[in-house]
Parts: sequence; structure tokens; C-alpha cells
Amino acid sequence: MARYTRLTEPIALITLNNPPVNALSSAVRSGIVDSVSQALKDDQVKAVVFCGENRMFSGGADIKEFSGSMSGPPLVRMIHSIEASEKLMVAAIEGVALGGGLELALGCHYRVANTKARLGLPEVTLGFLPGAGGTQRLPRLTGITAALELITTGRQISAQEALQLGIVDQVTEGNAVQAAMELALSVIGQPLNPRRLSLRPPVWSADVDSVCEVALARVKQHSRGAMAPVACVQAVRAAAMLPYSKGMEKERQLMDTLFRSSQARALQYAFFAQRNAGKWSLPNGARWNNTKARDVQRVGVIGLGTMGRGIAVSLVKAGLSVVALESDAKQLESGKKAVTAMLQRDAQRRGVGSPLHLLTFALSFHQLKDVDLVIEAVFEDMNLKKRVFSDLCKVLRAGTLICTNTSGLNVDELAKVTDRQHLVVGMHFFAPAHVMKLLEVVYGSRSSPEAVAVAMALGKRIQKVCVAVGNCPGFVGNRMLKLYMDQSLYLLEEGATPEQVDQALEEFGFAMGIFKVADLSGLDVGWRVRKASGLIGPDIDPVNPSRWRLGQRYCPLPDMLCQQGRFGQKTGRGWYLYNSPGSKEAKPDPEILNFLEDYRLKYGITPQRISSQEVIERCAFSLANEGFRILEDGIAAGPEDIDVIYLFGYGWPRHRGGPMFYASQVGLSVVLEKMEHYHRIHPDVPSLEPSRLLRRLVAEGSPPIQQWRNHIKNLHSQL
Ligand SMILES: CCCCCCCCCCCCCC(=O)CC(=O)SCCNC(=O)CCNC(=O)[C@H](O)C(C)(C)COP(=O)(O)OP(=O)(O)OC[C@H]1O[C@@H](n2cnc3c(N)ncnc32)[C@H](O)[C@@H]1OP(=O)(O)O
Ligand SMILES: NC(=O)C1=CN([C@@H]2O[C@H](COP(=O)(O)OP(=O)(O)OC[C@H]3O[C@@H](n4cnc5c(N)ncnc54)[C@H](O)[C@@H]3O)[C@@H](O)[C@H]2O)C=CC1
Repeated sequence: MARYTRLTEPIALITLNNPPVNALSSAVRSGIVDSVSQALKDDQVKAVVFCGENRMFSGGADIKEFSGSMSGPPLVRMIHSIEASEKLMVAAIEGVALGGGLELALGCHYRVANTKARLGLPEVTLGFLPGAGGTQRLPRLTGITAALELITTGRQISAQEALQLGIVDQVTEGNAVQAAMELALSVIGQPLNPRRLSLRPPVWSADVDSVCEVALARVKQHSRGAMAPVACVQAVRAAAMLPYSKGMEKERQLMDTLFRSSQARALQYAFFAQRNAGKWSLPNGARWNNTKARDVQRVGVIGLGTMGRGIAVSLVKAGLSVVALESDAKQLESGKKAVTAMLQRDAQRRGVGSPLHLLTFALSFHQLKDVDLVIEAVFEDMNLKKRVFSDLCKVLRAGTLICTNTSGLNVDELAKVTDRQHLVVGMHFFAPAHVMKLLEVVYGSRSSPEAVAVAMALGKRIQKVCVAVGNCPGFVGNRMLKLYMDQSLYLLEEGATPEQVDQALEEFGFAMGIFKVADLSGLDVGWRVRKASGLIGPDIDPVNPSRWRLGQRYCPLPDMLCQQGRFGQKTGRGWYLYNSPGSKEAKPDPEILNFLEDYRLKYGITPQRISSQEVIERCAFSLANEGFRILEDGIAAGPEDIDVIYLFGYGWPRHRGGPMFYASQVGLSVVLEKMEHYHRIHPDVPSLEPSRLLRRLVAEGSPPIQQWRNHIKNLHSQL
């Protein structure tokens, strides 16, 4: 786990060896302690160089160990004794030095990094802080401002930036171990005390308080309700005010609170859930590791509207050739302008050459004849999409995949009009498509495993977090979203205001409440969908619209707003009031309050006092309840996939893990009890009825979320 090599020079090499990222597991830490002691005992050894196997220094502590009882040599003590050692210690950083990996390097007397290395302290993203001295040593190197930024965001930096900040002493284009050995030979015998960061005084400056205040305000705004970023500011502040040993006490104190917190558990769950999503499996047994994806180089994008533009940008940025097609010259020109501008801005920002040579703009389907895969992003209209699909089959090569970006239409129905049902899958991007990380890859009943593998690999190549899901209306994300939106609307009918609902959701951790999001996306979008789906039609009285449609409760409030031309931000009025069309600052609108009061009077609804707790229970538990139904239906392979979709596509607060994890943390029996309660009060809302899987899991003793897949398998085998 740590290999000791005695080199011919007076140097010992300690190689961390725990693939794939050389995490500092208990065995690795033991190996390091033994190797250091061997080096200290050898009089011929004057210096020790630390490196990682496979040119990867270390991805930090082994996150898997955090859920068990920690054993082995403690990292803090190990790093302290490395720093205190009378022999020279040098870190040779290649690949990454993250978290405990960087803290180990900070305990060394010198650090050398390869130009391609990345360094960072990402602990905050796991719900705690750099608790092996990172919060005290880093500020002593970089000063407080840079340390605050790095520690509170967890941002990874390049070797070059690390050099500028003083975190590494040297950057090499060659082999970092070789460079570290050369550096060691050149400084052996020089005094080590000036190199021991823990011996440096606090990094106090007159503006410490204001710098920390600014940092605190920033983290509170960016990660609402998350404890770790706040604790990180407190720990770094201690490095400015206190001697090292006292600062370490503060770091330890804060770490004790964070380490076993529910937020840390949620964030660590999210880390593994994200990685797990890439390991897709289909109900027929096909999996990520038994299915080969063929290479894709040229992609066609059909429709350069809101979504097509972002999709084209993502593809080109990843180095793929794109043929972008529109229906007429005017639309093409406007799409071309937008895509070109986005790509040029991005290239400028990143200081790289323009990739515009990878783009071709087209008006004729014939220009798609050589592409390997097509992504269709035309209007959400089944007939139009079918026409596009069947026209495509006339020009595409036999093996070309046809993918649709539909937000919820039936992928099987679309596949049926093609000559290649096995090569049709959904690739459901989220707006804005060049920014949002989530991609739902939707397999239909005839989609081949290879087609799924190709779409997943393409998504990964364009840096999306991909989740394979089955075909049903709305797939996973939008199917659940509908119930969440329904509940928030029912809460308005029953007595809440948009501000009240949004405030409760924002306090829970969402960056934006659901009504603010609706105003941002445009209320007309859903209105069009409801018209197309037959929920709104000529038989509905526009003045006294019915609150009962298709056999269940229906809230006509959004339709009534749209009738008044209140489409949200774009018209300056929606659930909120805006200074002008397009402006972003949402202000409560007294007109809406009157409108809601009139509405309740008209329908004889006695307004209730709605608590924040009720808002969260009805919104979040409804999401989870539908998530259980999705698992029952086999539309998602496991709860982690659902949570990843909500974390990356719907702004679910990461420190709450995702709706399924949240349900598991609150307690499944509590969720069941609450759903039963709300269903009793609202029998006209069938979706509030607790799902079969939820009942079953409670009956089986509410097993931990990691075991749900087995219970679902059993449930399926009994059907
Ligand atoms: C009351 C109790 C009081 C207790 C007080 C306790 C005090 C204890 C003090 C302890 C102080 C500890 C402080 C500390 O050291 C903290 C840390 O170091 S936390 C870890 C910080 N590191 C990270 O967050 C890095 C996470 N990893 C990554 O960002 C990426 O994986 C990486 C950039 C390294 C590589 O990316 P990529 O090539 O894309 O590969 P993958 O991401 O797919 O990963 C491949 C594989 O490796 C697994 N893995 C990655 N990192 C870790 C890790 N740190 N630990 C365990 N496993 C890791 C990952 O899950 C993948 O495995 P799969 O099986 O394929 O899923
Ligand atoms: N807007 C959003 O937030 C999201 C939309 N989607 C889905 O993406 C698809 C596209 O949506 P938007 O981009 O929002 O629509 P949009 O209205 O902005 O763009 C659609 C584009 O398709 C073009 N088009 C129409 N018929 C065409 C044809 N026959 N050939 C070539 N181009 C044609 C139109 O000219 C228009 O530019 C829809 O299926 C939608 O449901 C999916 C996720 C999010």
C-alpha cells in the first residue's frame, strides 16, 4: 500500500499504492508510517520523496472508510510527524493532490508538481473541512483570501496557479519524481524550520474580519443551509488569529461536529451516487461493463432553438464535428449567430483557439448523410417529431443512431416510424444545455444495449452526468416534477402565497423556489403542454375553469395567469412582479395576493395557515413517493439514479442527498405516515397515496438506502 524504495542517491522514495486514486486508506497510512520510520532509521538516507503509483499522487482520504469505524494511524498525527522529521521530506505531485493528499504534501518541506497536476481541498463538497491541518497550513502559505476561496469552494487548481499562490515550489514539464529528487539533492542540509508551516505565526492582517465577513456572506448565499462552508470560514479565521496548535484545536472541534453530520452523510452519498450512475444496467441484463460503445465523431443536431443551440455548443466544445440543421433560413441564421457567439465567448474565456471549423450549418437533411448520430431538438410535437424521424431514415446511413431530446414524449412511439428501432434512444438534456450537467439517456423497449452505451459514452465525453432511465411519460425527472408542481399549486389554493412556498423551499436549500423557477422558465411553456395534452380545451369555461380534470383534482391557477398574459420574467409579471420584462429581481405582487383571495372565494375554499413544514413535506415527500413508484416500475435502476437526476437537473440541495436519500434520512415510516395523513385529507389527489414499495420497505424494517435495490429485485421477481 506504500512501497519503500532505497535509491542510490541518499534518498528514499515512498510510493503510495492504492489504485485507482491512491486514496489514503488505513493500509496506506500504515504503509507510510512504516516507510517513514524505515527512512529515519537509515543513516544513509538524507531525504524522502513521496509520490503516487501510476503518476497519481493522491485523491485524499478514502471516503469509503468514513462510514465505518476509522482505524489505522490518524492522518493528522502522521502528517505532523512527517513535517517534524529531521530528514528532508519532498512531495512529487503528479495527477492529483486532493484533500488529505494535498494536506500530506503541505506537511512536506518542499512540493514539486508536474504541469498537468491538479491540486485542491475538496472536503467542503463532502460536508466537512480539510481536517488534517489543511485549514491551518494552507493560509500560512497563501494568505487568508486565497485560502478562504480554495477551502470554501473546494476548487481544484492547476500546478501553474499553485505555483503562483506559493503552494508548490516548482513546476516541471517532466517527471515530478525526478525533479523532486534533484530539488532534494540541492537543498539537503539546509535548515528545515523555515519550511515547517506549523511553525509559522498566524497570518493576521488588519482586514481579517471584513475578509471573513465577505466570505461568510458569499458561502451563505451560494450554498444555502450548508454547514461545512461556514465552518471552513471559521477554521481559516482561526489560522489568522491563533497559533498553530490552537488553530488545530479549532479545526478539530469543527471537524467533530461536521464529520458525522447528516449533511456530510448526504454529500458523501451524492459523491458515490454520481459515480454509480455511470455504471448503468438495463432490465435485460446489459450493463456498462458488458456492452461496447462505438465511436462517434460527427453529430447532427436538428432544431437550433433553446435546446439545440446548447447541445451543439456542448458537442463542439468536446471536439466533435456538428452539422446543425434548421427548418428555414431565418431560424438558421438566428441559431448560427447564437451558437457562434457562445463558442467564441467560451474560447476567449478559456484562452483557446476558436472551434468554429467543427460546425456546419444546414437546411437540407441530405447534409446529415455522413453523421454517426443525430440529436433531434425540434418543437415538442409528436407528429412533427415523427415526420422528422421518418425523413431522417431516408438519408442516414444504416447504423446511424437517432436520438430525441423530447422532455417526455414516448420514445417507443417515435422509434416505430423508423427503420431502426434498436438505434433510437432519448437524450434528454436540461436547459441551458451547455451549462446543465444532467443527461437522461432514455431506453425504449427496442433500444439496443449498444445504442444506450453510445449515448452514455457521448454524454460522458461532453462532460454530462448521464443516467440511463426507462421510457414513461416525463421519464424520471419530469414525471416526478409534475407532482412537486401540483403540490405547490394546491398549497396556493389552500392558503399559501408564492413567496411563502418559495421561502420554505429556499430555506430547505433549493437555490430558487418553484414559483421563481416557473417565472424564469416561462409559464407559457407548461400552458402549451397542457393544451396539447387535452387538459385545456374549448370545453373549459375560461372564467370559472373546473378544478377537476381527467378524473382528478386540477389547479387552473397557472392557466388563469397565462390568460392574463403573465408569462413570468419575460413579460415582467408572473407569480411575481418584475421591474420590466426580462428583469430578474422577483418582487411579491399584491395583485397576485388579491387574485388568490378572489379565487378562493369563488371556489368556496377556506384559506388555511400553511406551515413551512407542510410545504416541505408535501413537496419533498411527494417527489420521493413518485420516486418509489418509478423504482417499482423499473424506470430507474436504483434510488441513487433518481437522486443524481434531482441533484444535477433540478437544483435539489446537494447537502440533502436527493429526494430518495432525504426520505431515508427522515425515516421511511415517517414519510409513510405523512403520505397517509395527506392522502386522507386530500383523497382527490391519487398521487398522495403511499406507493407500494414505500409500504413494503417500511414493513421490512426500513432498510438503509444501499439495500433498496435488493428489495426492489425481490419485488420484481414476485410480480
Ligand atoms: C465524532 C467523530 C469525530 C471524527 C473526527 C474525525 C477526524 C478525522 C480526521 C480525518 C481528516 C481527514 C481529512 C481528509 O483527508 C479528508 C479527505 O481527504 S476527503 C477526500 C478528499 N478527496 C476528494 O474529495 C477527491 C474525490 N475524488 C475525485 O475528485 C475524483 O475521483 C478524482 C479527481 C480523484 C479522479 O477522478 P476520475 O478520474 O474522474 O475518477 P472517478 O471520480 O470516477 O474515481 C475513480 C474511482 O475512485 C474512487 N475514488 C475517487 N476518490 C476517492 C476517495 N478519495 N476515496 C475513495 N474512493 C475514491 C471513485 O469512487 C471511483 O471508484 P468506483 O468504484 O469506480 O466508483
Ligand atoms: N426548453 C427547455 O427547457 C427544454 C426543452 N426540451 C425539449 O427540447 C425540444 C426543443 O425544445 P426547445 O429548444 O425549447 O424549442 P424551441 O422552440 O426553442 O426550438 C425548436 C426549434 O426547432 C426548429 N424546428 C422546428 N421544426 C423543424 C424541422 N422540421 N427541422 C429543423 N428544425 C425545426 C424550430 O425552428 C426551432 O428553432 C422539445 O422537444 C422540448 O420538449 C427538453 C429539455 C428542456
